[in-house]
Amino acid sequence: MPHDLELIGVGKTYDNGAPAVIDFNLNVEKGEFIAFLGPSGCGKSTTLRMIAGFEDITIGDIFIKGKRINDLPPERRPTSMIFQSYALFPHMSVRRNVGYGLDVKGMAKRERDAKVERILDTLGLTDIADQRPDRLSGGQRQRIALARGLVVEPDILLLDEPLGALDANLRKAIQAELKLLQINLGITFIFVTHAQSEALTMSDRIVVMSNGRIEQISTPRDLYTRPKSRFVAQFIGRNTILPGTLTAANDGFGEVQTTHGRFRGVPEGKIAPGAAAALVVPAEAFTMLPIGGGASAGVGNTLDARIESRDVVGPIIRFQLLVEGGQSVALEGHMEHYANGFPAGSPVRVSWDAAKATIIPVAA
Ligand SMILES: Nc1ncnc2c1ncn2[C@@H]1O[C@H](COP(=O)(O)OP(=O)(O)OP(=O)(O)O)[C@@H](O)[C@H]1O
Repeated sequence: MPHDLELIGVGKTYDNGAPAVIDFNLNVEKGEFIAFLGPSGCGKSTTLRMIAGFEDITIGDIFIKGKRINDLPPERRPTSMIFQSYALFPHMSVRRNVGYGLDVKGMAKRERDAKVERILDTLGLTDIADQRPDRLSGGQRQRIALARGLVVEPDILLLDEPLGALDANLRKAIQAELKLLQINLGITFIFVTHAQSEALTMSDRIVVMSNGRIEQISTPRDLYTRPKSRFVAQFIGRNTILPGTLTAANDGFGEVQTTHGRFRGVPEGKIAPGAAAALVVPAEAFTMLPIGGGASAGVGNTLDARIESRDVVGPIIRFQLLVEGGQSVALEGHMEHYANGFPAGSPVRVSWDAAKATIIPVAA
C-alpha cells in the first residue's frame, strides 16, 4: 500500500533566494494526525502550501496515495485546506459557504445538498445553517470552515493554525472535538501550529522544524522524553542541558563528562566517544532532597544546587535551581513532595534515573 502522503527531498526557495524549506522527507499513513511544529518562520506553512498546491515546489516530489502531485493545481488535489482566518464568504449563508467547494466541482444539486446536510449535522451546524458567518462566534466560524473543508471528502485535510484565532478555553474544547472528528472520519490531518501543547495533545506524530529543516519526527511522548537535538531539547518541555564530552557507551547507556561530574544517560543516535555531547534531563525526571539535616540523595547522577525560584502551577511546583558555576536546572514535581521545606535560597541535592536522561550530539 502506498503511503497516504509522501514528501521526498522537498525544498522551497522563494524568488528572493532565501531557502524556506530544505530537504523535507516524510511518510504519512492513512488516518494519521501529524503536526508541523516550530517557531515562526521555520517553514511550516510553506510546506503545507506546497502539499495543497498553493506554492510551487522548488525541488523534490510529493506523492498522495502513490501518485505524484507536483504539477496538479490545488483543485485537482485530494486535499482541503483550512486557514487561520477561515476565509469564509461573509454574505453567504453557512449552508452556501459549506456547499461552495461542491459547486465549484459542478456537483449536481441533489448530491450536493445531501452532502452539505450530512456534514452540517456532523459538526452540529444545522441550527445555524441559514445564518451568515459574520454574525457568528469564532468557534462557530471555525466549525463552518472545517465543514467546508470536509464536505469535499478530501483524503488529506491541511490545517494552518486553525485554532489561532480562538481564545484559550474555546481552543481547548475545539482541540478535543477536532481530534474526535479526525478519529471518527479516519481522514489524514496535517496540522500546522507553533503551540507545542496543541501539537502534543492532538498528534500521532510531530514534525519539529527549525530554519526550514526537520529537526525530529516523533510521537509526542518520544519528543518529550527523547529529544534528538539541542533545538528540540530547548523547544519542547523544560529540559536541563548539561554539555560535555561522551566518554563511554555500552549496554545502551553512555557517560558524559561535564564540568560538574560524569553522568549516565541513553544516547540518541550515533555519537563517537570523545565527541561533544550533552546530557538532557526532563524537569520531571529529577528528585530533590534538602542538603543538611542528614539527608543525602542517590549515587552517581547527582548535582548539588540552590533553589533560585519556585512557582506553583496548579498541583505542580516548578523550580529553577542554580549549580555553582552557573549551570541552571529546571525541576518540577508534585505539590505533595515539595510543598514544605523547599524555600527559595535553600541548598538541595538533585538526582535522576539514568534511563530518563538522553545524551544528544552537539555540533562543534
Ligand atoms: N511569499 C513569500 N515570499 C518570500 N518569502 C516568504 C514567502 N512566504 C514565506 N516566506 C519566508 O519563508 C520562510 C518560511 O515561512 P513560513 O510562513 O513557511 O513559516 P512558518 O513556520 O509557517 O511561520 P509562521 O508560523 O509565522 O506562519 C520565512 O523566512 C518567510 O519569511
